Amino acid sequence: MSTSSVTGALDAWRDLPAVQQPDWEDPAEVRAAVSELAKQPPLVFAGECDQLKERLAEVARGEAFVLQGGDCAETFEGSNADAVKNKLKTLLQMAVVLTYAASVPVVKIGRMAGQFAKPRSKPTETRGGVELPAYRGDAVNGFDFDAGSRRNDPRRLLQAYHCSAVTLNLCRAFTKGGYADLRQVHAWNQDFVAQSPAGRRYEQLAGEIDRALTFMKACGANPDEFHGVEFYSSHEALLLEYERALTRIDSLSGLPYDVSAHFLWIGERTRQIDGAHVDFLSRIRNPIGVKLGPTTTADDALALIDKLNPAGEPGRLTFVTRMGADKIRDALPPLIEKVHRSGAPVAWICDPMHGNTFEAPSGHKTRRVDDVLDEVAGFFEVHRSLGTHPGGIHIEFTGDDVTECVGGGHEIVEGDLHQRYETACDPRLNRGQSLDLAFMVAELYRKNG
Ligand SMILES: O=C[C@H](O)[C@H](O)COP(=O)(O)O
Ligand SMILES: C=C(OP(=O)(O)O)C(=O)O
Repeated sequence: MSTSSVTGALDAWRDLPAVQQPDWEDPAEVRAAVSELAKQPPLVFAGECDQLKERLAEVARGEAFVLQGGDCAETFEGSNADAVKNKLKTLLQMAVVLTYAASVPVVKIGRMAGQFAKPRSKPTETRGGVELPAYRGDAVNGFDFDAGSRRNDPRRLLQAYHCSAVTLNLCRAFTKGGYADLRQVHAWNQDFVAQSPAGRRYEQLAGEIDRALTFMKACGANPDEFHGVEFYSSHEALLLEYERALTRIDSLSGLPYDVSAHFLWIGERTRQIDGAHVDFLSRIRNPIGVKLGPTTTADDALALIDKLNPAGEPGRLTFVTRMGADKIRDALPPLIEKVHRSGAPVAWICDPMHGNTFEAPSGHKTRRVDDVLDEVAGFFEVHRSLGTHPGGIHIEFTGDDVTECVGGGHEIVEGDLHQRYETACDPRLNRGQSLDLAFMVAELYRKNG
């Protein structure tokens, strides 16, 4: 295909139904923002996306495990060094637990550096008789409940790009510049060890890692090999104008890559087979994911494979299942069985968050840590019974001590939710709850092997 026909095909989504797109008031403002975005440098490079694809191919073959996580909705205000460091620290601690306790290579993907747009159940929100557009993420409008803030403003797309650049720069510096060095396992935990059972459990494991590193050094291994880690960015490819403006033709291969993140996924609300999101993502060469909820049929999954990975390229397609703890044991097996029989190289990862949200009497959206753990346990059980590979987890978490999900080591109860409820959209696991989850996953993984 010539470059001009590749570029032309990238716009085919414009003729298809595109759900969950903001109603922008002024098309001229959108054109101006998009043309500015199109001039910005790439956030990621095609070669990095290909490298992630190789890692995900290892996951699909059962040789590695994905840890994907971060905020439900990143905010512009949260794009600062402390918040990014806290999230990364938690991700690194979880990854260390998994790598060491489950003895599996862990592919680390942040829901970071681009997760600024949200699909919503309702287009508007009503408070005290006042109805305003729903908050759709900082890339679209403001969280504050007033008409000015809730106005969809296309200039925010540019701000989302710049905040993504800042965040990714910090992530690259933290993960390559020494902070993620395995010899820092204790340092990541210093502020946490005294405060929480998960922190103390982690400290023991860090001690074992220290001894293993000392042993390896004594054997002549080069400890500098553990100086940095591979880290990849991801977000939901929801706002198609944004994703299209950041899609470029790679000069080496002549192929289109969406350079807004290494990995993009299609949400449960936007995975219509003839819809704009599936069409657009079918045309970029990044590794991609699709969220699959409990109503997905095995034929839906096969149709998505046909459309998104017709050539059966390893590592190209990941299914992120989000069934709900009460449904996963019934809903997942038929999908895996049929996909497995088709021979398609799919990586399966479990999002135990989005099928388990409910509203507490106080009005806070929350999740029970027990439901999260149970969905992950169900995911492992199903894979074990079918002889397939449980390829990873996808979670919403933060590095701070928020009170958004109930249960876990500190036994947060519904009455505590108001204390530190800071999410801009859905409830996230806090650091202790995330570490508890990592320890449980490591145990399940060991049993599975
Ligand atoms: O994160 C996922 C969705 O955006 C979120 O669950 C939608 O929430 P809502 O039902 O409050 O709109
Ligand atoms: C909206 C999300 O999830 P889902 O598409 O699975 O509902 C999300 O992960 O932010």
